[in-house]
Amino acid sequence: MVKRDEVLGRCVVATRDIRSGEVIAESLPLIVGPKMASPPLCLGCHKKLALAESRYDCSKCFWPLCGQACESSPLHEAECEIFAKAGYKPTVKNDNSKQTVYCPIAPLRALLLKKNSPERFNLLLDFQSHLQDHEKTQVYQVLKKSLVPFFTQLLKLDTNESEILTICSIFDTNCFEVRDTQRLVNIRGLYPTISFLSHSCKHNTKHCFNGDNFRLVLTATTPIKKGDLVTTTYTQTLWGTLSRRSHLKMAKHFDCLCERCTDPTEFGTYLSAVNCSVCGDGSKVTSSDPLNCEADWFCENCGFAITGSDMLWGNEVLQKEINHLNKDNPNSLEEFLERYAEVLHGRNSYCLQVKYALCQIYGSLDGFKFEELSSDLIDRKIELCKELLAVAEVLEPGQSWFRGLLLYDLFEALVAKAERRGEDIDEETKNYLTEAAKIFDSEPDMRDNIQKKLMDS
Ligand SMILES: C[S@@+](CC[C@H](N)C(=O)[O-])C[C@H]1O[C@@H](n2cnc3c(N)ncnc32)[C@H](O)[C@@H]1O
Repeated sequence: MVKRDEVLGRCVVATRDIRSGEVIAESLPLIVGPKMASPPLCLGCHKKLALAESRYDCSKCFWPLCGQACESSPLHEAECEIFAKAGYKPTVKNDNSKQTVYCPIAPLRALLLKKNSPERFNLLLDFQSHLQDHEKTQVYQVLKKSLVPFFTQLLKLDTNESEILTICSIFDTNCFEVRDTQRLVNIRGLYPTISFLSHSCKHNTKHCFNGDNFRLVLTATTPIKKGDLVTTTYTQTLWGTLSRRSHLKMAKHFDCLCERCTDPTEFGTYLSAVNCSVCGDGSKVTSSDPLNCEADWFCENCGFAITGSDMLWGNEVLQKEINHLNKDNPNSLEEFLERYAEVLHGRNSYCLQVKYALCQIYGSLDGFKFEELSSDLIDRKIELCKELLAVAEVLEPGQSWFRGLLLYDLFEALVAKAERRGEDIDEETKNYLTEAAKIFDSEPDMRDNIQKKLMDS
């Protein structure tokens, strides 16, 4: 049920008790389209295009498509006519880079609803926009100067600056990132009702996208009681409180006051905390007021203080360093962990991000597949999975994708270890796979893969 709350705006509340793993809702999108900047993709089926290898441009509007069949795709037809009529020819480069030439597509699809489907257009305009906040940003200044004249003067659409910017703001506030392993490119989608889900840093749902029409399936990850908020996350679970809150403020224009953000220990994970350099025994330095980014941080044992601004600065330095690490090279990631072993405890957000990156390399990346790994590195992968799982149990408990992926990874690593030793896998290992299979039951790609493994095990 959609409710109105003073702080959250519209939000979704459970009208009955919901079981963990239960599908709560399914919905087709009101609109889908490329993100503001996107690698080349087909405007008909939204599959990624490798233009350097082969290129097909629409015979009417010249936008690259995957073939003639997509020229008449219902998603592309209306915009195709507009571009063709205006005589506009897009410049889409053959490389794989994210290109801003795709920026007008999703807003144009929204504007075209005004004539083609007024009820859907009204539904769209009903979403919260945060237009005043967005207008202060540089991106919106650019949109004012480029997108507005593109629509009004070049495409000669019956619209105006305020309507165009409102639509862009609605997209930025409410869109889901539509991730799709088949299409290999992420696009964005606006979903009636489901886009009203509020954010929580300990959310209780997961979602996936099924089929060619981008149907969103929303599933409970933990039991949700009648009257509880149904929540999703607009940020990253492994980020610390400062990073999550500043991202939410910048991108979604609100101050998160959830239980996790208010707790300096983040439910005992100490994800944002650092080790006390004075005690040197693993005592933790935590924020005196996590809802205030300027508040001082103190050691829980000796009271040693770090100013809020020093913590912010330190976090920025660490984030920059992580961004520059070569994510295909485990040595550089392992070196990061060694370099900061004294300052950052093992569950610190930055360590966990690096550990997750390592987890994705060992056993998966070319050159680091299980058959190519030493026994020590297989053990390392097992250790990383277990450490990350312990955090997932607290921050994304129940049937979350995060737990599912880690359980599946752990299963694979334990199988590799058993095979290396010429042993059979034990019950505990099989249980990891059974649990992962339960979690991925509503996600077709992973489900089929795991079901096959279950049959073989
Ligand atoms: C995707 S929309 C959700 C629907 C929106 N509440 C509405 O009324 O249209 C996201 C916006 O909802 C509000 N919101 C969502 N979760 C929130 C939270 N935990 N605390 C405060 N505001 C929240 C913020 O204004 C945010 O930009």
